Amino acid sequence: MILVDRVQMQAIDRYAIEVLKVPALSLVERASMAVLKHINLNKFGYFGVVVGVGNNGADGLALARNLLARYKDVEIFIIGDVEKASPEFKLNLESCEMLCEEIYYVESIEDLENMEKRLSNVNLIVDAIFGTGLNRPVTGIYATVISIINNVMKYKISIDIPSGLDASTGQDLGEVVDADLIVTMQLMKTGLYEREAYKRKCVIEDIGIPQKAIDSVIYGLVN
Ligand SMILES: NC(=O)C1=CN([C@@H]2O[C@H](COP(=O)(O)OP(=O)(O)OC[C@H]3O[C@@H](n4cnc5c(N)ncnc54)[C@H](OP(=O)(O)O)[C@@H]3O)[C@@H](O)[C@H]2O)[C@H](O)CC1
Ligand SMILES: [K+]
Repeated sequence: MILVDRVQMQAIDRYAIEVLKVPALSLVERASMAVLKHINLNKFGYFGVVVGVGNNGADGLALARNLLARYKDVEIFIIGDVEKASPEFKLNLESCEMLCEEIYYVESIEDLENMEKRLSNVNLIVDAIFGTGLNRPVTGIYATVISIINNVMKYKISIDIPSGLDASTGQDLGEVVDADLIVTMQLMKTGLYEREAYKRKCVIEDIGIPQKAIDSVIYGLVN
């Protein structure tokens, strides 16, 4: 099994997008569908989707959109400055705004209290706060959000990496989402593999990143 750290995964993503011209939006869409296939839609019908403003969040919004497309009940919680968000995030947010009335920006204590109340009523929480972009300890409102997610005791799916976990070292960078299932994109991450507790909850899903991108970064094969 190929293992990559977060720097290698980011380099592979970049190579796929910038050199091999794979549209980032298609990777995000494939990621969202890769998570959707692991949700029993006969069992789960009311979702809390908690997103950061990077591409992990874009994956989460694309998943929210695909759930809304099936008339599932979805509440979306956004943490961070949307101005900083990627084009893929903004495109998916635009569509979610057309399909969903329950989009909440989490900034204040009241927003956190509202999120906690609403998450206590859903039956599945999607963790799309941080993925391979987590690069420093989780503090402030992000730490509070993750502890709320863990405290409401719902079935939790983490997209790519449980938010709060260092994808390279497996170190907890503060609060870590206690995911029931982790759907990691394309390749197993060293930080997941080295922690048995995470490894056994992990599935790896192909999202269409060309093997050439992987080979170019892992083996330095550039032709
Ligand atoms: N890159 C691709 O083509 C694909 C990526 N996929 C998904 O995207 C994530 C990686 O996305 P990225 O935008 O690089 O980063 P994250 O979404 O993981 O993180 C968002 C930003 O959060 C900031 N950050 C980092 N640590 C902290 C922290 N402790 N507190 C607050 N904010 C933090 C950081 O930005 P800064 O500018 O603040 O440094 C991050 O950029 C990957 O995991 C996949 O889920 C697609 O799946 C496939 C295509
Ligand atoms: K995540």
